[in-house]
Amino acid sequence: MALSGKIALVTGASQGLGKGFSDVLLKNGAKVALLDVNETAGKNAKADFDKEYGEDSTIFLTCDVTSYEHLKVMALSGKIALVTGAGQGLGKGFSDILLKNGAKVALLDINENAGKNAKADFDKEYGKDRNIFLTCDVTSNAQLKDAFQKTIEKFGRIDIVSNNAGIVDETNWEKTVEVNLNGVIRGTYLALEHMKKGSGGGGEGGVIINTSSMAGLGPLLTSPVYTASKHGVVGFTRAMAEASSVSGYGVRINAFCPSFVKTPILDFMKNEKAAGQLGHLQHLSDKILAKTGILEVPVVAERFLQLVTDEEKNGAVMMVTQECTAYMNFPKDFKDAPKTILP
Ligand SMILES: NC(=O)C1=CN([C@@H]2O[C@H](COP(=O)(O)OP(=O)(O)OC[C@H]3O[C@@H](n4cnc5c(N)ncnc54)[C@H](O)[C@@H]3O)[C@@H](O)[C@H]2O)C=CC1
Ligand SMILES: CC/C=C\C[C@H](O)/C=C/C=C\C=C\C=C\C(=O)[C@@H](O)C/C=C\CCC(=O)O
Repeated sequence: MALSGKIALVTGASQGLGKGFSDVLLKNGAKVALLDVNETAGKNAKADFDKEYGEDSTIFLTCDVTSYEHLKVMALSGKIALVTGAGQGLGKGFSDILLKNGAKVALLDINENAGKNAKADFDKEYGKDRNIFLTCDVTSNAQLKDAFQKTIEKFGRIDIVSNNAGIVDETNWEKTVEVNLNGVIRGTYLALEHMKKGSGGGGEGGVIINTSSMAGLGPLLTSPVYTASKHGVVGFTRAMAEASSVSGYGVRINAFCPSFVKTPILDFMKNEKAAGQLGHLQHLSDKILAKTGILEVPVVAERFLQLVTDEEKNGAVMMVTQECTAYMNFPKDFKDAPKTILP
C-alpha cells in the first residue's frame, strides 16, 4: 500500500491506459479523481471501481483537457471546503459548484432543516461521502470551533473556507453586526488556525472567501447597519490578506461583493419589522431593485469559483453586477485617492 493517503488525478481515465493507470493507483491505496470528456464512459469506469475499491475511492469529473479554465477548476479535486450559511441561497450555490468541481464540502448552517435538505440534494447528485452537514451558529465561537474540528476529523484538513452566513435586520441591528461582521472575523481566525503554514501552524495554505456585498462598497439606504457590516467585511479582509502575505501563511483572503441575487434574503425588502427606524423608506426597495436588476445564484456561483481558483488574487475585492464582474481598484496610497480640494 505504498500510495496510502495519496490523491491522484488521471485525465482520459474512463478507458484504455487511463483506466488501467487509475486501477493500479487504486490497488496501491491512492484515491483517484477520474477525468474524462466522455461522461458515460467515465461514469461506467467509476461504477466498476466502486465495486472493487468502494464509493469513496474515486470521483468522476467531466473534463475537457483542451480547456485550461476547465482543467484549472478540476484542481479542486480532493480539496476540502467549509461553507457557512450553506443551507440555502448563495451558500448552497457555492457548495454546489465546489462539489461539482471535485471538492468535498462541510455545510454549516444555523437552520437545521435547510442544512439537512441541502445535504440530501447533494447526496443524490454527488454521493453521500462528499459532504457533511453541521448545525452551526456563526455567532458562537464554540460552535464554529467545533464545526472546524469535525470537518478536520471527517475529511483530514481544510483548504477552502467561505465565510458566507449573513442576515439583514435593521431592528435587531446588533445581531446583524454579530452575524455579518463578527461571524466573518471568527471564521477567518479559525480558518487560519487550521490552514496557515509555518511555525505558527501546521496547515498547508489555502483560500478564504468572505461574502460581502455591493453594499460593502456603497450605501444601501434602506439598510445602513447591513451596509456598515459589509463595509467592515471588505476592510477586515483586505487588512488580513496583507497580514497573511507578510506572515507567510500561504492563505489567500478575498472579499466577494455581489449586487442583488434571487435568494430568500431579499424578502427583507418587504419586511417592515426588520426595517428598524427606516420602514418609511421601504417603498424605495422596488425602485432600487428595478435599477440594479436581480442576479441568479448559478451565475454568481461561477464568479465565486473564479475567485477561489485564481491563485494570483489575495486581498482582492470582486464585485458582481448585472453589467459586469470586476475587481475594485482601491488607491494604493491616500495621496492617490480621488479628492475634492477645498479652498
Ligand atoms: N441575496 C443577495 O442579494 C445578496 C446576498 N449577499 C450576502 O450573501 C450571503 C448569503 O446570503 P443569501 O444566500 O442571499 O441569504 P439567505 O438568507 O438565502 O441564506 C443565508 C443562510 O445563512 C444562514 N444563517 C443566518 N444566520 C446564521 C448564523 N448565525 N449562523 C449560521 N448560519 C446562518 C441562514 O440560515 C441561511 O441558510 C449573506 O452574507 C448576504 O449578506 C451579498 C450580496 C447580495
Ligand atoms: C437588503 C437586501 C439584502 C441583501 C442586499 C445585498 O447584499 C445586495 C446589495 C446590493 C446592492 C448594494 C447597493 C450599493 C449601492 C451603491 O453603491 C450606491 O452608491 C449606488 C446604488 C446602486 C448600485 C448597485 C449596483 O450597481 O448593483
